[in-house]
Amino acid sequence: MGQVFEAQLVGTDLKIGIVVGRFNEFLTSKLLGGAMDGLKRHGVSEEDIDVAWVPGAFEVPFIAKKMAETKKYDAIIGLGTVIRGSTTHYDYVCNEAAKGIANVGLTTGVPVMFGIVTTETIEQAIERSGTKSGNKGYDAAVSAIEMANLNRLF
Ligand SMILES: Nc1c(NC[C@H](O)[C@H](O)[C@H](O)CO)[nH]c(=O)[nH]c1=O
Ligand SMILES: CC(=O)[C@@H](O)COP(=O)(O)O
Repeated sequence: MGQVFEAQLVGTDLKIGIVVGRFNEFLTSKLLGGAMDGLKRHGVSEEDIDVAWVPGAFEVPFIAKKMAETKKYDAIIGLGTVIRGSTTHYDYVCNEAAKGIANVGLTTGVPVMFGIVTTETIEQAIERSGTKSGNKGYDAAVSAIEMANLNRLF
């Protein structure tokens, strides 16, 4: 077997950017709280975490790209909550957020986490924002630390 690349979940010398959508703020603020908790519990200093609020999930990739281009961040976390309504709007917002976030990571070389909760119902969103199904912001924070450290190995 050749080399095995695996990163530690240690965030002591990492600088992290977070982009969070204000749409459904009562839930995205919980995702942000979960992300901050996940970063700090793994050693990231509060002063090494920058947060940018954008109108909604659709705008997350735009500011994530701006942040990535500064080359100041080891990883970026995109947070948002998209809940299906009665029109096709949901699909456009989700698709662009997912595609955009993936694209920012691939084009800038800075890992960008997909911490966007996409649900059919408000109950499903609440469950993933710090209640019975955990907190997707926390999960994205742990993934950001892993990817930031893994990225340094290449
Ligand atoms: N419906 C949701 C949106 N919609 C707003 C868009 O994200 C965007 O801000 C607007 O279309 C202006 O470009 N955003 C969410 O984050 N969650 C939603 O459920
Ligand atoms: C996900 C959304 O964009 C949603 O809030 C919009 O709802 P609707 O499709 O009822 O306009």
